[in-house]
Amino acid sequence: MAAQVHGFQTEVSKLLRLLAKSLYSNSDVFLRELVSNASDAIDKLRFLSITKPELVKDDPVFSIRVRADREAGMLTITDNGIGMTESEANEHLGTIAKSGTEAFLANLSGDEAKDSQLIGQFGVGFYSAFIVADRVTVISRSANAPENEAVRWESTGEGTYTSELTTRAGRGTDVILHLKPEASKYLEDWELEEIIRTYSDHIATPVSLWKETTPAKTDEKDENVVEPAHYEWVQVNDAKALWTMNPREVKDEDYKAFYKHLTHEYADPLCWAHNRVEGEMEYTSLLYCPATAPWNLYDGREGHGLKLYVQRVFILDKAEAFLPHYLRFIRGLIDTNDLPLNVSRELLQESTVTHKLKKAVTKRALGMLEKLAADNDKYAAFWSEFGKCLKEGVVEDPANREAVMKLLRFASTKDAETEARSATVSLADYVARAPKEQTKIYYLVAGSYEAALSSPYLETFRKKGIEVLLLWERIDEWMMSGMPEFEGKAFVSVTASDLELGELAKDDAEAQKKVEEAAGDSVERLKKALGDKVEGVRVSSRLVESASCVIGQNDQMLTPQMRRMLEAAGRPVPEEKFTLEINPSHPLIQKALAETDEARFADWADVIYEQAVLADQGTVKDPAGFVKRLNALLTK
Ligand SMILES: Nc1ncnc2c1ncn2[C@@H]1O[C@H](COP(=O)(O)OP(=O)(O)OP(=O)(O)O)[C@@H](O)[C@H]1O
Repeated sequence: MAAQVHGFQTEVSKLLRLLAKSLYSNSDVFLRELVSNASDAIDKLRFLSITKPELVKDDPVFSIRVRADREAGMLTITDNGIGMTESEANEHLGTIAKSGTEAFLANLSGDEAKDSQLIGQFGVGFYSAFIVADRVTVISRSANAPENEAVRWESTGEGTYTSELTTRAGRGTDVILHLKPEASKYLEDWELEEIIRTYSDHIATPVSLWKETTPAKTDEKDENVVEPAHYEWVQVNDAKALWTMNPREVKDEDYKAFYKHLTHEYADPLCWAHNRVEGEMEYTSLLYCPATAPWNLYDGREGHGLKLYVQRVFILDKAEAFLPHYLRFIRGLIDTNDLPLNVSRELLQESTVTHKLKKAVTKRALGMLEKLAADNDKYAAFWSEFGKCLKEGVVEDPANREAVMKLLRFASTKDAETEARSATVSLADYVARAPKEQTKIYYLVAGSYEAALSSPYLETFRKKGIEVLLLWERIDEWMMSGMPEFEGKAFVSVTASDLELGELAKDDAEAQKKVEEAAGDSVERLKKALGDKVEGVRVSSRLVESASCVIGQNDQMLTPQMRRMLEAAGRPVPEEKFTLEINPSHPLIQKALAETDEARFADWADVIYEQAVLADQGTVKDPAGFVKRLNALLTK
């Protein structure tokens, strides 16, 4: 039967076009990707063969073989792993199963440097073959299929591929690359050997290369070949699973290369932690923190988690049970002797061993980040990529809250004096530099960084030189609700209705009393004019430069984002009634109070109140009315 022609999924065609362009400068990666796929296919079969040993009995030694054919310009990567049936080949090599692929492609900017980074994160795997090949043929036979049900899949990477049944003597897969003329260097043994050693030295399966071991002999006179070169299979990688080695014997370069094999990422990891634990529990964990956040970190649909090995046998990919959700960006593996080889995803969730391992691995991951935090530059890079995840951890993981809190970084009023927008202050820094008499940690959650910086609530803190942590991300309010205190110091929002500065304001009491006395009946007048628009009116102790501000009924006001979020989620958002605080020494308040016409004073009162709401919430209930009243007063 003739080969059937199929169209690639639209996303694949788009990706293929981009790939050839953007990854060419990094073309060596194709070999790593194909060797990694071969090794994954072998891992899958190794696992299946535990319960079905008959699957491997004809060909029990697992291997990956790489062979170049200079005359034909072909490079073949062969494995005796699980293989594919025709429908599997069509499904796996013709589509991209990852969720959000379209969104990912839409995200590409057209800037090659940036896009190749993104593509790297996406993990293009098999398709990287088209960086160096203008035609790719895959001959594969599933370990479950008979000899005549192998598949021949082929494509030039231009929108279509063909597939047909064929025969193959044993199980496994050949990926045959018909190399582009400019990729002919991948026909040289030494080049291939170097790439395999660099990227695949410590994968668990031997990789052999068809290598010239004795050069051809030529006749000295006429240079005719009298004895052809001798080739044989030579194992070129170490094939010792990296995590089984003694951490002291593993070089940084090896850890980095193994990370790339494991994750299909192109960039180096930011840090890693390799631990071998013996005793009551027996496990090895190798954890990595990537340098950049994957594009779908907050997608919620994409799986995450560690690779699980039991007694060195690969069992599961993306085993989520070993790390809490907020540490979903950690990559790596866990290998344990304490779980049975036939463990399933479902069983994992219920196993007490899993729970113990999760506890231990979480500690290891947090420990790794704590170590990273010693390097300010690296940690700043980490924080800007993954900070939001750690913020989730404060609420999600009460057992490790202390450790997570130590890893948080904040922008603060101190910081803002020097660097804009950076979040570099740890809680330990804050506490260490706070004056002795300060018993609280002050913070402000606002709608944006700019809104936080110019917030009237900060005025008295600025005047007194008290540092305030500034927060403006969606998650912040939620996070703060999960942080009652740090090292015995309670967190207090600077918008709290009962804000007490205690010792820090001990000299202010007298002055405040005087201000209140001088304010006379102004509070009463405003209260009367505003009626039940406000909860109350009082003289402020927190304002210095601004005329007025509003304070929520509860300790903390809902920020506008929080309101919007609750509204969007269809949750009832209570109409908030504010208390108006005024600064009687402000010229605007004085001007208002000098107004004798009560109708016009009512306009003043409204404007004073509404501008405070506007400054805090970014909006007022009746913007047009506000503008009208303001204009009337300005043009008087
Ligand atoms: N040598 C092989 N043997 C058996 N199946 C293979 C082989 N190479 C690829 N496949 C199948 O094709 C699928 C797609 O491979 P590809 O490299 O594109 O993505 P992946 O490995 O699943 O993802 P990623 O590269 O992002 O980790 C694999 O998941 C696997 O099912």
